Amino acid sequence: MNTLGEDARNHGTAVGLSVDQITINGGKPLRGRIELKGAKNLVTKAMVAAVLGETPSVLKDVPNISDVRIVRGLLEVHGVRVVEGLEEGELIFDPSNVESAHFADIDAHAGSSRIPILFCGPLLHRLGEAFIPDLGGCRIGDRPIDFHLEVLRKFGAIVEKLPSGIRMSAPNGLKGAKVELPYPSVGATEQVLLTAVRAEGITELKGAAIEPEIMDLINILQKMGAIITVDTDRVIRIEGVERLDGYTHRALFDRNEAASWASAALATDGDIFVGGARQSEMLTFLNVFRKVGGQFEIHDDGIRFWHPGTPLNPVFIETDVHPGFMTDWQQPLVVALTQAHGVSIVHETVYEQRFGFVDALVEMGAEIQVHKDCLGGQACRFGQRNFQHSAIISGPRKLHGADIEVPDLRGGFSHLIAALSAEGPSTVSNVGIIARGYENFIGKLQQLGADFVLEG
Ligand SMILES: CC(=O)N[C@H]1[C@@H](OP(=O)(O)OP(=O)(O)OC[C@H]2O[C@@H](n3ccc(=O)[nH]c3=O)[C@H](O)[C@@H]2O)O[C@H](CO)[C@@H](O)[C@@H]1O
Ligand SMILES: C=C(OP(=O)(O)O)C(=O)O
Repeated sequence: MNTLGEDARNHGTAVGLSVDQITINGGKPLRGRIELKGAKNLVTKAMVAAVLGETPSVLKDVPNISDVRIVRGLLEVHGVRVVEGLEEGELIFDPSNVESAHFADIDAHAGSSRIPILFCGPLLHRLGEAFIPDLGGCRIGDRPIDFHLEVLRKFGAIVEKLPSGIRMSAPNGLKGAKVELPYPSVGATEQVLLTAVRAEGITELKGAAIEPEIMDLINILQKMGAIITVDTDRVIRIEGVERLDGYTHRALFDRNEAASWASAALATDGDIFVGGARQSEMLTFLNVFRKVGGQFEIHDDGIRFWHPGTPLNPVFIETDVHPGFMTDWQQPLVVALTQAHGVSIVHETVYEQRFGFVDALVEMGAEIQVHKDCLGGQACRFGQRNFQHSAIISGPRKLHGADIEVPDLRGGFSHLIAALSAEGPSTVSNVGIIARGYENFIGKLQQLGADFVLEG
């Protein structure tokens, strides 16, 4: 297992980031325009979907982030030829050699992403077997895969847990199934979709997640030849088909990156135009942003976010599955809430341990207490289980520079924002982890006028 530092360096290096730490002279508003590419949480799944096609697929707006690099490596190990297209950010996947690939090397390619588990359905269809190494992803809770394994068993897969990972086989092929998820898990919903599209017969999924990235994956699968119906009550029906072809698709924009830069504009008294952001996938975020006092303007080619110049308001936020307030938006926004006049509450109901990042903010002068009770709203799955999953943020508190270490992807971005809004210099280490999900974040900070130096 990598140490956090090695992990961070590996992510950074994978996308050409040769530094591990950044010293920021805070207190300067971020101003300017940046451009988004496709969503990390869609692009990586779209890449897996390419394995299901009999012909090549073309994906546009693929960001240069380390999670994409990891999935590209996995595809190559499985015999998918991946080449860059003519347009910047375009990748072409040719899956015609999947059957003849030898994937002894797979463990080395697992990296620290959660995507390997989604290869199960496509590989079982094509090869009758799959091997899944240990998964990575952000350390923000236990992150079990019980729903995934249960779903695969329902389709007829035989699941064997080995010390090195999970081996699966489907000697009799995969058959459509009736599935009900205990919680609308994004990954488990994608698992059902990627398995059911080529399973024999009809699959009915109840309790599905309906995040925009899932809807875009459904768009892709439909382009490939799948038959998928989405009802309004979290029920998805899939009629299995015998053959799928490749797709050509421009990935949905990264709404999590958009929300992160919006929070950066608010926390630094700045004004950022986020090119490529769209209103409809961000409705819930925009409502909260407005309640805090943030200003925004919707344009055809993006959304402009800026600080109002007057005091920010405290808010109550409960993170939730879509269409609720996305958990990945919480960490960057908390930094802006340290500057609101009054007491804000954030109740995290999706992950049990997503407040590790606040220790650094407290060291920088923020007043934040974390509690194990479900504060402010409804009781959630974590209320009785001693997890510190609610936060009380009292503001405004002046942040001052400090030496801080990035704990995870969104926590890392929130640390960058804190350093940018603090008075005096801060050194933020392990910044490579941020490259898991933010393309060229150093270049974007430069474009927005941030004052920093990079260190090796
Ligand atoms: C690569 C990707 O798309 N990551 C996103 C995806 O993660 P991911 O797909 O891993 O998240 P899930 O929606 O599956 O997880 C939500 C909750 O369900 C629980 N759970 C999940 C699966 C399972 O088998 N058993 C189980 O108990 C998890 O521990 C968590 O408490 O959705 C999350 C929720 O919107 C986002 O924060 C992540 O950015
Ligand atoms: C939790 C996240 O990602 P992952 O599921 O890839 O760890 C995230 O994007 O904030």
